[in-house]
This record gives sequence, structure tokens and C-alpha cells, in this order.
Amino acid sequence: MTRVGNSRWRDSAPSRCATPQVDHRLRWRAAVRRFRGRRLRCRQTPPARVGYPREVTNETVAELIARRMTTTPDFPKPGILFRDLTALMADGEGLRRVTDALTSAMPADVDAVVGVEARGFLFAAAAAVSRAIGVYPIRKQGKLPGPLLSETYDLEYGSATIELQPDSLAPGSRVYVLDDLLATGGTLVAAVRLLERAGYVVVGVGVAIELAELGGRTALGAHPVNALLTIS
Ligand SMILES: O=P(O)(O)OC[C@H]1O[C@H](OP(=O)(O)OP(=O)(O)O)[C@H](O)[C@@H]1O
Ligand SMILES: Nc1ncnc2[nH]cnc12
Repeated sequence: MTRVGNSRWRDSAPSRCATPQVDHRLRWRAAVRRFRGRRLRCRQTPPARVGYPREVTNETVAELIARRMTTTPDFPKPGILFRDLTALMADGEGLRRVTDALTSAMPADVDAVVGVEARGFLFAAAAAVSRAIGVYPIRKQGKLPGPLLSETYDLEYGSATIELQPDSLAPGSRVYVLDDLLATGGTLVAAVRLLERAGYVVVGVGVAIELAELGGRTALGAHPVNALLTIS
């Protein structure tokens, strides 16, 4: 080491200037910049952690979903108890645990994960990235250019039409469908029908929440359903 004033510099650092004074000033300014950078980084508020206490170590994913799920009466219509996972998914740890649980139940030989607009996209995209495979979206009517296949169905609080661009994935591909919630099964039955009409093999369906009383599992027939939390 060489001493320059009160500072210590490594001998190996090449001098960028002709005179030692200028060299010292440049190095001093660089050190001040580094110090300020560190101070700024320390002052930054850590990213919001939305209530997933570190001490809850042995909580199952079903318990985690039940704890973080919100339940809103009379939304979007009177008489509907609306279950929502927005807060859980906004928490990195929650997103990771739900994604891991959904992904680990998927068979090994899946070519793409299908997500149904809109909440299904979150789960499907996260699982597809985790498996390093593609994500294949089924969209609500009017969002995709043709040629398209479409299915109209009823769900707990209305009816809807979903559409699929059949040429975006090779025929015969093995697909796994993910959504946030299974209620009457209207949405997922329509999704499976679209996929089968397009020539794909649906190897299973996964959801974070199943509202068992609404009969979605029965509506899906022989298609295997993995639900992380079943509410009866
Ligand atoms: O089993 P079902 O009775 O069909 O109900 C389940 C569907 O309902 C919700 O979607 P919604 O149509 O409200 O769309 P969103 O994801 O855009 O909120 C949910 O995300 C499921 O896709
Ligand atoms: N009760 C419910 N909560 C949230 N999403 C739903 N989709 C259908 N029924 C639902």
C-alpha cells in the first residue's frame, strides 16, 4: 500500500493523472461518490412486506391461502361471497409458495401452462417461468385477432365468452390449465373444451381455491384437479 495524505491506495490501481495532487483529488471524489451511494442505499425504505411473518415457518400452503385470502360479501353481485388473493400474490413469499405448490403438482411432461384471463394469467405465467416452459393465454372475447375458437359459459355471477388462438402452440401439445379459483367450473370446463377442440391434450387443472359446494370438480369430469385450498 502507498499512503497519499490520510488515505491508503492500492499500488496496483493505475494512476489516471500526471500529478499526484490531481490523482488524489480524483480518487477522493470517487470515494465520496461511493460513500454517498452506500448511504443512499441504506436510507431506502425496504420493499413493503405484506404480513407474512417470518416466524410462521410450518404453515401449510392451504393455511397460508386461508389466512391471506379476503372474502367480500355481495361482490360483484348481491349474494356472492367474493374470494380474492390479491394481497397474497402481492407478497413475494406468498407468490412463491403458491407458485411452488401449483407447479409441483403438475406432471413432468407438460409443454405449456394455460392461463384464463385475467387472474389465471398470474398463476400460469409464474408456474411456466418456474418450469421454464411457455404460457398460453385464453382470453375474454374481443381481445385476440383471429382465427379463433370461442366458447360461451356461465359462471357464479354471470356469463362470458373466452377465446383461443389455436395456431400458437403445436397441435398435440400437452397443456396444464391454471386459474386462481374453481367455483361452478364454467370457466375451466369452457377452457378445457377450447383446448381439446384445438387439438391439445389437457393433462390436468390446478387452482389455488376450490369452492367445493359449487360443483366445479364434478363438472370437469375425468380431468384431474389439484386445489391447494378446498372450501366446503
Ligand atoms: O368456476 P367458475 O364459476 O367459472 O368461476 C371461476 C372463475 O371466476 C373468476 O374469473 P372471472 O370471470 O371473474 O374473471 P377475472 O379473472 O377476470 O376476475 C375466477 O378467476 C375463475 O376464472
Ligand atoms: N366466489 C367467488 N370469488 C371469487 N371469484 C369467483 N369466481 C366465481 N366465483 C367466485
